[in-house]
Amino acid sequence: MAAFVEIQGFFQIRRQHLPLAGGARLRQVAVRASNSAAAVAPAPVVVSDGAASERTVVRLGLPSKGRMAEETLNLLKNCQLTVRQVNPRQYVADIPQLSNLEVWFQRPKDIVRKLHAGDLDLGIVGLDTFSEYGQENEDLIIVHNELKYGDCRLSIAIPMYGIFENINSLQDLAQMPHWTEERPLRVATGFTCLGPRFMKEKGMKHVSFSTADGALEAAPAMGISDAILDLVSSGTTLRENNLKEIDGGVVLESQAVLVASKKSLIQRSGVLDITHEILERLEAHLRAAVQFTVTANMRGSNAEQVAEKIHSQPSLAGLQGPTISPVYCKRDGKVSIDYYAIIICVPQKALYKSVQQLRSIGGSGVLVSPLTYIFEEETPRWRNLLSELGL
Ligand SMILES: Nc1ncnc2c1ncn2[C@@H]1O[C@H](COP(=O)(O)OP(=O)(O)OP(=O)(O)O)[C@@H](O)[C@H]1O
Ligand SMILES: O=P(O)(O)OC[C@H]1O[C@H](OP(=O)(O)OP(=O)(O)O)[C@H](O)[C@@H]1O
Ligand SMILES: [Mg+2]
Repeated sequence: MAAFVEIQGFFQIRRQHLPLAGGARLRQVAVRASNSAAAVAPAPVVVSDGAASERTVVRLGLPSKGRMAEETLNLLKNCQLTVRQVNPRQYVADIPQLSNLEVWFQRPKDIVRKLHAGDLDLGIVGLDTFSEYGQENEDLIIVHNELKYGDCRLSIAIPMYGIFENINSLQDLAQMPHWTEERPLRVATGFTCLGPRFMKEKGMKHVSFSTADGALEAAPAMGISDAILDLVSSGTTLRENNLKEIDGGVVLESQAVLVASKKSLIQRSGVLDITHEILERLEAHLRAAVQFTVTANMRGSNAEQVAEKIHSQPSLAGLQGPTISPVYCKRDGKVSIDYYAIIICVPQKALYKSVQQLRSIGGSGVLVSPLTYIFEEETPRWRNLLSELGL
């Protein structure tokens, strides 16, 4: 049991959300890089930490390592918010497009803790981490709930062999006669808040949790636990360790989310504006990333007639409707309009169906290009955020 710490009375587990709060601290803060060549490599200096409310710069926490680190930087880059990091071991960086913003690289769970402590204002983490370390926390708020990467699920898994061979659902597991008060079902997990809560909700009796960081899939084979509760994506790690998921055993579906401290949004100058800009850029990029722009030529006697043909096809409606422009052809020295160029946006998934529908109504010369951004008049998430903040 060397790597595991038994948690007593699991329904009483309460995580310390505030390991950093309070007390004067000394902290390393790097001087922010300016555009001048001399300042390219900021020298770390030690400064004393002032009270959180005195801070005027806005802070965004990003995963410092692991699965989400690279994709988070890629997402921001795709939103024209490239993070400028002087070297990979330096934990502070900036985004030249956003003045008055510091980026701090932290472990995902520490991002959530530091949001609560007021040391960060915004952060990007997996929903699993946010839920585990921040769910009971009324100050924390999800600003964007689907950043479309880091997809995984928090799921219960049991061995494929032995007494579990014919156990395929949470109900089967609960009904096994093996679990008693003296000998409960032992579950190894890093999610000691979500796990017990889930089991309680499902009415599972006689369960105990032990905690471990990483390589949890080894625990059943080592005899340390009967089951595990861990993140699953492709399922390869489970399979390679002779484990299986069970029906009804998914605790949470997760992906990357943008989160914030409500207190910061409301009280700290500049946080709301920066959040609005980041949110708008994220939404514009994520909306565009699943669409194509399609242009085609269509024969027709006037624009309205062409529009009607397009609207008759279910996959060609576009975002608001087609843009239709006359194509001026010169034939025998005379200019005439026999064709119209149409522009529509189509979901990437529906591209081929859309091309077929365009052809069926006389479309030709179909050109397809990627879309970079779609800015709507106002993002629904922004409106929701303001209303949740009571603004
Ligand atoms: N197999 C996976 N596929 C997709 N996303 C995953 C997978 N495993 C984890 N994630 C997502 O990536 C996040 C970070 O996971 P990662 O393993 O990099 O860090 P961690 O194990 O939480 O951190 P630490 O090692 O500091 O404890 C998770 O919170 C989850 O949202
Ligand atoms: O279903 P799969 O695609 O096989 O992914 C699942 C694995 O990914 C995560 O671990 P990770 O690789 O991040 O290592 P860690 O345990 O060190 O965090 C998770 O803890 C699983 O072990
Ligand atoms: Mg991991």
